Amino acid sequence: MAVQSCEIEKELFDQMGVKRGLRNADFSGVLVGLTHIGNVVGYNNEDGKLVPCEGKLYYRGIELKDLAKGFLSTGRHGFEETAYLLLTGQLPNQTELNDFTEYLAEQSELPPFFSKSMILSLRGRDVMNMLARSVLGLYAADEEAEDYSHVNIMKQAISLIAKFPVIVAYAYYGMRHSFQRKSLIIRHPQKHLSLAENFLYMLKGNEYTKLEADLLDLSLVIHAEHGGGNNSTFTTRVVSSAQTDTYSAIAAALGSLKGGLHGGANLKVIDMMNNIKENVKDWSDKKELSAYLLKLLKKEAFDHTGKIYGIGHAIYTYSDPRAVLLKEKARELAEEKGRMDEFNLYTLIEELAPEVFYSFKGENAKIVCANVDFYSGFVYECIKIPKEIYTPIFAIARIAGWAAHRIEEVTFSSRRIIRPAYKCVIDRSTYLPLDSR
Ligand SMILES: CC(=O)SCCNC(=O)CCNC(=O)[C@H](O)C(C)(C)COP(=O)(O)OP(=O)(O)OC[C@H]1O[C@@H](n2cnc3c(N)ncnc32)[C@H](O)[C@@H]1OP(=O)(O)O
Ligand SMILES: O=C([O-])CC(=O)C(=O)O
Repeated sequence: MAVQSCEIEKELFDQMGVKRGLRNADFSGVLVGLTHIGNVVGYNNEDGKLVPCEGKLYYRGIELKDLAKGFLSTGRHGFEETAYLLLTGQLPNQTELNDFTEYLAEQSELPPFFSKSMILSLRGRDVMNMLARSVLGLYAADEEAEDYSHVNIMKQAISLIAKFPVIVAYAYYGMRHSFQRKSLIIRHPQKHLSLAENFLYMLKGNEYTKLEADLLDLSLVIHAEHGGGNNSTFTTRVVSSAQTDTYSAIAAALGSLKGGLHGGANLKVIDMMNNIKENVKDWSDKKELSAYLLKLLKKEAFDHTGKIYGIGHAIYTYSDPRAVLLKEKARELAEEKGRMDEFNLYTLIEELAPEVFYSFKGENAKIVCANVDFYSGFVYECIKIPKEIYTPIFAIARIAGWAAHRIEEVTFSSRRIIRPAYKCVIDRSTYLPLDSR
């Protein structure tokens, strides 16, 4: 009965002019806000017409690939300066960067009672869920949780950026301990390490290479921000617009990011690829692969949702610049780790999926390409990161963007509570007393 009462004919949405998913007919998003933080470009506007183009991403006006080139070319890690840029609007100079990094390291310490209660009592089977509950738990440890001044919101933001890697590492080990009966390993973060190095250290001790740490850092940078409209950032903005606390807004964003169509897609891609590897005999046979991809679209294989995970994007068309950057690194890693067969399978699927998608959906289908989640799981797999924390790594990065958007949402002078409209399309009915139903 409940399911039947949900059905609303698709045509009604068109008749009533509803922008499903807040998307216009030309695939652009409905304009609901202005921001200074991130800019996601998948189309050029030529005389009022949207023309698909190679994807570009800008953080505070700086193109992501230039930002990445800047720190990669000097061999330093870039996540800390990226977080500073997103939060403040400016790249830090050396002194500011040192101070910020030092402050982040100080803030990574978890309240002692909290570490214990989280690991030993917060029994969980999903690290994203444990992270969200931990964030709500941190509210209790913050005496200023309800102080909505800008300085305090910034303090809470930096504290969460610093604590996320620690919580994720501890939650992962707590989960293994509770459900897989494996040893509980707690390593304290080291003040001299970058955030990416620290995360690897807490996971694997000193058993990580420079290349692995560099790649994780790059991955954090490219996942850090994606404009105001992505599902989790918009969630942050919606919840923040109601004038609630930082912990509530960030816990809500985590719930959104966990979803298989958003950040959870990196996990879905790995499961889908394992399914393809098991069911496609010849990984280089384009015909056999295309036939299997069609089965996915027809809901006849894998999770029967009709989705090819890691493909398609709300804004990008010809390319997602983050996937382009990650693919380059994935190739280097695959060569180093002797996994070129798998890498070639990924690239072939990246090439074939759009063709199969257009043949299935028809000529007017949206242009699709591999998105950031397509290669990220493969990269993490190559650097031996457990799959339970693929999506949490996304959160460790995106907390920087969420925090910047929360600050913007509670600050700009013409702000209003976000409250769109839903039209009720059910006929009126009369109340029946219990004994006449
Ligand atoms: C960090 C990130 O969040 S990146 C995205 C990660 N998510 C994924 O990889 C999941 C697979 N991809 C998708 O589901 C979609 O492309 C999304 C959710 C990313 C974007 O979806 P939308 O913007 O709603 O769809 P969009 O309007 O772009 O697509 C139009 C149609 O193509 C379908 N479509 C788009 N991508 C895919 C896909 N990968 N597989 C199957 N169908 C798809 C949509 O379901 C929609 O079908 P409909 O018209 O019959 O309802
Ligand atoms: O922008 C989106 O809709 C999803 C996305 O790629 C992200 O949040 O990184």
